Amino acid sequence: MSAGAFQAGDPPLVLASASSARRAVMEAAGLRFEALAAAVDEAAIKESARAEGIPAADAAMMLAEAKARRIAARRPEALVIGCDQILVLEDRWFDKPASPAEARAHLEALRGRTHRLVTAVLCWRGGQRVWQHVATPRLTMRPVSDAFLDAYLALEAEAVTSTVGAYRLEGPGIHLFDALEGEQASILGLPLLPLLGFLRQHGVLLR
Ligand SMILES: Nc1nc2c(ncn2[C@H]2C[C@H](O)[C@@H](COP(=O)(O)OP(=O)(O)OP(=O)(O)O)O2)c(=O)[nH]1
Repeated sequence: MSAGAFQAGDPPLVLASASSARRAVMEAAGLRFEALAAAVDEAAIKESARAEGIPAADAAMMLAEAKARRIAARRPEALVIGCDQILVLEDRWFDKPASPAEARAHLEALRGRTHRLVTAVLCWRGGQRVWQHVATPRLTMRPVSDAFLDAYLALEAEAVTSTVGAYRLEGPGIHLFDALEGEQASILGLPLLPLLGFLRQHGVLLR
């Protein structure tokens, strides 16, 4: 299927993200779009949100909007999609691990427990937010053994630093889990079904 088979020509779609997972979700759905990374200081925004006691869903939406606005300034004619995902385990927020060692620490904290992937997506057009949605998939990780973690981290190597949970569900990460609740695309960082519903309602996609 050529990209854009269901799309009206206007407005152009821009995904304000550097995430290969988000790009892959949009490409697999056959959407025609451009992906542009937004240079936003996510750590600073997250830190101040935490300090002010802002809930993870609101913090993720703030980050998604910051990315979308940054890109919209460069592409004012486009409908810009911004996203952000925060992994929450009880009251801890996890970022993408900076190294395989940090990934191991994350997985040791997550194993045997259920965590949430608080995933915000919004659309920005004509200088304003025109739609938003938060999906919160829940993932129950097996109490994996140390030997399993050794094998998993050896297999995944640096890939574990590219995702918020140190796993790629669509890859070997599936072996980590006992149960999943929620849309797979949301787990990969982009709540696709709600987004497609909005794009149809907004006249971007054929109904
Ligand atoms: N391939 C894959 N990626 C995942 C999975 N779960 C979460 N992720 C990715 C999606 C996002 O790229 C990343 C969440 O971190 P962020 O929301 O900060 O996005 P990221 O910094 O990657 O890109 P962006 O801020 O949108 O430019 O984790 C998964 O199961 N598989």
